[in-house]
Amino acid sequence: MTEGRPTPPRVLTIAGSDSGGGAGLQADLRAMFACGVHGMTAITAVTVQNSLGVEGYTVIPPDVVAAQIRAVATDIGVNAAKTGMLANAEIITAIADACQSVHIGRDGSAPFVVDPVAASMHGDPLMHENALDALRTKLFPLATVVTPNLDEVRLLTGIDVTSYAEQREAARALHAFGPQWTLVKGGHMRDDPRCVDLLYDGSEFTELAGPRYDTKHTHGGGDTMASAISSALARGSSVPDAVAFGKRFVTRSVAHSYPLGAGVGPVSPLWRLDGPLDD
Ligand SMILES: Nc1ncnc2c1ncn2[C@@H]1O[C@H](COP(=O)(O)OP(=O)(O)O)[C@@H](O)[C@H]1O
Ligand SMILES: Cc1ncc(COP(=O)(O)OP(=O)(O)O)c(N)n1
Repeated sequence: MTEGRPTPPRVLTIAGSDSGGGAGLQADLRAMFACGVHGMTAITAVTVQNSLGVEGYTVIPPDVVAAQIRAVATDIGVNAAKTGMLANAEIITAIADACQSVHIGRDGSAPFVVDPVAASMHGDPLMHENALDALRTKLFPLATVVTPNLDEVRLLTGIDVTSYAEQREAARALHAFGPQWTLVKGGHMRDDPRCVDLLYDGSEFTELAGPRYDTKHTHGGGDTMASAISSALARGSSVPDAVAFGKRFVTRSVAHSYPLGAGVGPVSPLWRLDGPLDD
């Protein structure tokens, strides 16, 4: 019997399911696979969703979400973790407790990327309003890096970002909630051809720019980016290197997005695996 190949880095996504396969844990696993890590899931909610939007969702009981985290961490091990749709405050509290008990997040533990998903790109809510405070007080202090888009920035800080100066103001405000690093994504500043995301560690700002593609098919872009960052962290990159990789990765994934259904299609990380099916 062969012992097989060495175990790859392992990354846990704590997220919801997208039945259309474009975002959520389906996008996370696809990106992780393309980044050469083993992806694992703690499912928080099951959405009824397609390219036209989210018709509804049902949540997983908080103790079951926590049990999934503990099960994979205590046996398989977690080199980095990320969050996506978390649905409500009770689930967030259970996740924060479980992550601390298995050493995910913050000083000396596995890196933890908190993507505070609040709504789908169609504007359908993916989070109860009681979740905002739990995100700020329970999860952000555990985060290695938080990765809000501009809608999430507005909900979390009240700041409506329309300029680079306001993007900096928002990064400072988010940093005050306790994450080690803050990445304010700029994809929603549609007039900005440089598509600048801003990284902040509490003292220095770093701008990450990339071309803006003229496409509506960007479903799952945030999930793909956070998964690429988590994968790079699991593979040993520093936070600035992992975020720079995540930016390059998502930019190419947007460039390779495709139409699906009658609405918005997904970004695709599978450009990394392009080629014929031989054997
Ligand atoms: N049309 C686009 N072309 C290239 N990059 C994009 C485009 N739209 C978004 N991005 C990039 O994709 C990433 C996620 O985008 P953003 O829209 O800000 O967050 P979210 O997908 O969470 O709503 C960011 O790096 C952003 O700059
Ligand atoms: C289950 C689930 N999780 C997350 C999302 C958000 O996806 P999307 O609307 O495409 O936004 P980003 O991935 O770009 O942040 C979802 N729709 N469903």
